[in-house]
Amino acid sequence: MDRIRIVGGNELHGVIPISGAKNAALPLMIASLLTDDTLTLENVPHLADVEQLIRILGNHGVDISVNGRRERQGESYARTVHFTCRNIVDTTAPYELVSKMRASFWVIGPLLAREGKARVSLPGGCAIGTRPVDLFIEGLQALSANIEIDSGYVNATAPAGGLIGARYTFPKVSVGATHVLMMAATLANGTTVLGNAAREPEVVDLANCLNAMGAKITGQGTATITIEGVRSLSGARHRVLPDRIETGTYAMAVAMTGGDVILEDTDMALLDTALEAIRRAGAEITETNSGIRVVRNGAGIKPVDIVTDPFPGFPTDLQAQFMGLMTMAKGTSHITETIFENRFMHVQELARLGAKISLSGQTAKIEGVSRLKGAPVMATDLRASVSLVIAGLAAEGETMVSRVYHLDRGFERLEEKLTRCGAHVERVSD
Ligand SMILES: CC(=O)N[C@H]1[C@@H](OP(=O)(O)OP(=O)(O)OC[C@H]2O[C@@H](n3ccc(=O)[nH]c3=O)[C@H](O)[C@@H]2O)O[C@H](CO)[C@@H](O)[C@@H]1O
Ligand SMILES: C=C(OP(=O)(O)O)C(=O)O
Repeated sequence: MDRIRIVGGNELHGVIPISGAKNAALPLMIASLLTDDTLTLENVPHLADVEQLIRILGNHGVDISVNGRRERQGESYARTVHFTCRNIVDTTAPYELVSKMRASFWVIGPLLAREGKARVSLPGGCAIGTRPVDLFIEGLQALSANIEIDSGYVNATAPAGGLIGARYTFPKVSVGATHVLMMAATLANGTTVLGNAAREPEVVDLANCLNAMGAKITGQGTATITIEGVRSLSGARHRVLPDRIETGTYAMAVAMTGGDVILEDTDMALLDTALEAIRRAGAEITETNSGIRVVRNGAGIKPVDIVTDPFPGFPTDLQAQFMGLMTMAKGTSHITETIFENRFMHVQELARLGAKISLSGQTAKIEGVSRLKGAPVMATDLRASVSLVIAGLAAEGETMVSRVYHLDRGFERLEEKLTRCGAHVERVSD
């Protein structure tokens, strides 16, 4: 099993190309189930989750072709991928495929909308909380779907004439349930109004792509999304938006090690709150023609308190990385996690590097230390693993991160991107 070996202590200098967002690419790929035409997605990142979803979509009858020559984009290789689902050949998404990744459950929306039925295994994904699917079920029931749960599967059927538009207000903000209800409602009879919808940029990206396919969606990016059902959707060409979590992660890495890096092909507006927290920690962040410049020279890291929240709040997917940064702050900081009840598994691993962190309920208290020291650590989930990489970059000596398959779910060519900026990071295969 691969491990990542880091020898810490180097500043980062150079350019890091930011990939297309995993969390946008996944729902966009799933949207290809809604049409018998070709959906072409540009800037698709090469990640384990994308490959897994390709297998899942193939099982439903989606024909997928990747541009033979990868489009060269700065130092990265963004892929253009064509998805064509002439016919849905299977409306079951089996446990063996769905259990590996939470987002694969989302096929339930398009399958139900287009075929009138779906049998989808309850999902897996990062073990960061219980992650139920009650909001998906409640929302689809509001669109008149009939739903039963049996032997670990959700069996859903639409009424004879198809799903029926309705007004549904989420009792709590859910990115995935917003994606699914938006997709399902595009082909429903009548108008659907979703209240307390997620406002994440990836929701907006999906809505924009669906509109390019002929859907009638308004209000994306606000808490109220209105979807006027249409009879059918066509193909489209759409570019996956930049990965704001990858952007924030590398910005925090530079803030941690010191240095001067341009994050290319990304957009500050996608992560205002997180960038503001990094600025308060002492880094300079400015917009350039090609992306975002992050600089930290000399001055130490300042302690900053943060609370995770749905967009536009501080993203939970950057919480672990920010904690990595705060381990070396000059003072005490507090990080409160409000989205997932079990997203502090990186705490004990960061402690192995010498971090001083204590937990009280959903709040972590981090007492900054003047030095971290490399050690063997274990990745426990996707973002937790990259927080260990960030801490390892600033630690003295060698940090060996095991279970890097978590990292490969969401960070494209991480070793290469960091090495080009002067870090000592390599993949070791046993
Ligand atoms: C592939 C993808 O895009 N994953 C992201 C997505 O996950 P995901 O879409 O799974 O996250 P949600 O926004 O749905 O989850 C938010 C909270 O709502 C709860 N909930 C959700 C659905 C439901 O039916 N019932 C329920 O109680 C969850 O357990 C969690 O506590 O948004 C999260 C929150 O920004 C991110 O951390 C994930 O990286
Ligand atoms: C939690 C994440 O992914 P998933 O929802 O697929 O588990 C993530 O991207 O940080």
